Amino acid sequence: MAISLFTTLPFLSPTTTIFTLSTILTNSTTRYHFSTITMNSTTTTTSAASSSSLQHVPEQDSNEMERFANVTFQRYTSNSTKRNGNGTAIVWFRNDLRVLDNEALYKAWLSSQTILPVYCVDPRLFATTYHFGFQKTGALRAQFLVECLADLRKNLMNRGLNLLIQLGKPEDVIPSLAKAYGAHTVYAQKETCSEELNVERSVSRCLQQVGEPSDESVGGARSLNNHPKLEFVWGTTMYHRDDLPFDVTCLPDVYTQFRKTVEAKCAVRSSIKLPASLGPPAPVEDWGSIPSMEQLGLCSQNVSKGMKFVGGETAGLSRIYDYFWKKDLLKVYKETRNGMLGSDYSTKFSPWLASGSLSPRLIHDEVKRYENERQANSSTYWVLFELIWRDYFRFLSVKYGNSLFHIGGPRNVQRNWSQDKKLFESWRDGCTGYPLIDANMKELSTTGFMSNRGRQIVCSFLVRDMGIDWRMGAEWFETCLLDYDPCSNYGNWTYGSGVGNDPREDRYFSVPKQAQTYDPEGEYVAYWLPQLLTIPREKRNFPGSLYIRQVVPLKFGTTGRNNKEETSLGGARRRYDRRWNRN
Ligand SMILES: Cc1cc2nc3c(=O)[nH]c(=O)nc-3n(C[C@H](O)[C@H](O)[C@H](O)COP(=O)(O)OP(=O)(O)OC[C@H]3O[C@@H](n4cnc5c(N)ncnc54)[C@H](O)[C@@H]3O)c2cc1C
Ligand SMILES: Nc1ncnc2c1ncn2[C@@H]1O[C@H](COP(=O)(O)OP(=O)(O)OP(=O)(O)O)[C@@H](O)[C@H]1O
Repeated sequence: MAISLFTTLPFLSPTTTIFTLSTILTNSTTRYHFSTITMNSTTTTTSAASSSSLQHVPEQDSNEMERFANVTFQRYTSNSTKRNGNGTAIVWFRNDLRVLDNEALYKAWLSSQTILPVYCVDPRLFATTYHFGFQKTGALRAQFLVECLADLRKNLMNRGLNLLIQLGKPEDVIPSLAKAYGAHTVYAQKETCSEELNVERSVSRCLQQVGEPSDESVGGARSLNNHPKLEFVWGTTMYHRDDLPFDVTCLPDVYTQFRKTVEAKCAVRSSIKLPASLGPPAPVEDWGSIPSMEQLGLCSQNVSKGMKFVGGETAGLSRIYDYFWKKDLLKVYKETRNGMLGSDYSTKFSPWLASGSLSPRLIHDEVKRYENERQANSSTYWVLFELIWRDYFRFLSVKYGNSLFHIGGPRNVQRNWSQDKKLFESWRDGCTGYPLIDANMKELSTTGFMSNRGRQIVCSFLVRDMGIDWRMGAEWFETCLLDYDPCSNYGNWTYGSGVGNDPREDRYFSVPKQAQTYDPEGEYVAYWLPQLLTIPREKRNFPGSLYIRQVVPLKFGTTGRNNKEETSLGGARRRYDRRWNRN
């Protein structure tokens, strides 16, 4: 899809900058191009059986969402802290697009008299992925982001602030704003992967150029006094980095060790309660508009089937309300979490967590409240168990740096990988001839979401049955996923491809076995591949010549039942499956 010029939004006069993609993106990193890569927006079916089955997540209308969210806003608000700062502080919003439990916002409020909240629409996020030239942010995630920004602005306005939205690189935007408004500090959430760390370094460097010239000269050049400080806060994980019982560079390599140690030795902090009023805002003439898809260089993609996630903190809080309190699903999460169809088998918190519209600590607080007010059982614990996986991948990215993205992974495993374009495209487009793979891939490109079960199966199929370079899969997920997060995505891909730091290498997911266990009636595959609806239920996952040709044989046999090779390898395969199941 062609990326058009970035059109200019009405900027503030002191910092007005006109950007075009060609000026901003001077160093394209694309090394490999597929001629036919597009978001697969035409894969949705128009059959009567499926076209009416769009499900909003959360399912409430906007008034109801507002009501639910307001209750939560009130619960996590406190007016007991006294503000004692001076001047202006900037909050540079990144992947923390929320008001509740936002430490950067809280610190900015405490340390200032006025706050300038800013979001920079960084054009690099709308360029291409590193190796294979896919869109870095697909249309569905971009739409979700746009919704998050609109909602953040609304929630900030409800607290007496606003959100300044600027198109441009943070290292260009933030220092010039700091200068124009005489800000003493810029607060932002700390990130951990190199793309984000490079931006942090650039912002820091450029902020040092802002300030009053001093009388001293350094190396012949005049130095600057009082340049604005850049202060980062840690906010991405449930367990705070500073509370870990080990230095993050000594993180245990095996998840279970990590989990047991943190569970035994540290506590999750309560979420931070902000005051009801955070104003006044800095005096801004024009706060800028929420970018349109065209301004982002993308074509809108409508979700016509499956789940349509609504972006923003209000929607995220409503989903907590819906899943925990209204439908009371938290108490059965452990039994349902391996599902694939519909919205209720798992929490669906991930898109809001990835954008920072929900804080993991707030979810933790709500789980604890549920345990006190309703019941505590293995399901209520299991949501926290899964959130610890998320923490683990985040901390791993600190320990292992860029090796998380390298083909050999953190352990630098040497293996021959194929980059066969045709095979990859059949996987990407959901045309492999295996209904379970194809249905999952169609769900991903149509909605931006895929269940955890589905992700594990399609990952195993790509790397084990097709032998394809796992980074191609990871980059395609990077394009499509609403919940894309570099640590969880690349962490899970390295893990599933046997190049992760966990020493167990061979995680094979047998497609027939998975189909029998998790979609025995073929409901999931028939939902996404309606041509299978006419086939008897038990055959939908094994349709033979009634479906398209299989592009590769399976490593351990192609049928679900009565397969000799499978039977003989069943024990080994069950072990592989168990390892992946993790419970
Ligand atoms: C190949 C692959 C790629 C993935 N890429 C991402 C990604 O980019 N972003 C992302 O958030 N998750 C990713 N996951 C993890 C997981 O699939 C999703 O977090 C989960 O499916 C989201 O649905 P949910 O919110 O309903 O999860 P639930 O089952 O309700 O779990 C609750 C929360 O726990 C966390 N969680 C659960 N499982 C994992 C896991 N394996 N790793 C990390 N966190 C987990 C998520 O934050 C999730 O929202 C990936 C998994 C695989 C196998
Ligand atoms: N947020 C992110 N999302 C996706 N990919 C990321 C992110 N942050 C870093 N990366 C990836 O990290 C890698 C960094 O590039 P590269 O491996 O060339 O750097 P490097 O570690 O300096 O290389 P080397 O040290 O081997 O010379 C790229 O693959 C890049 O896409």
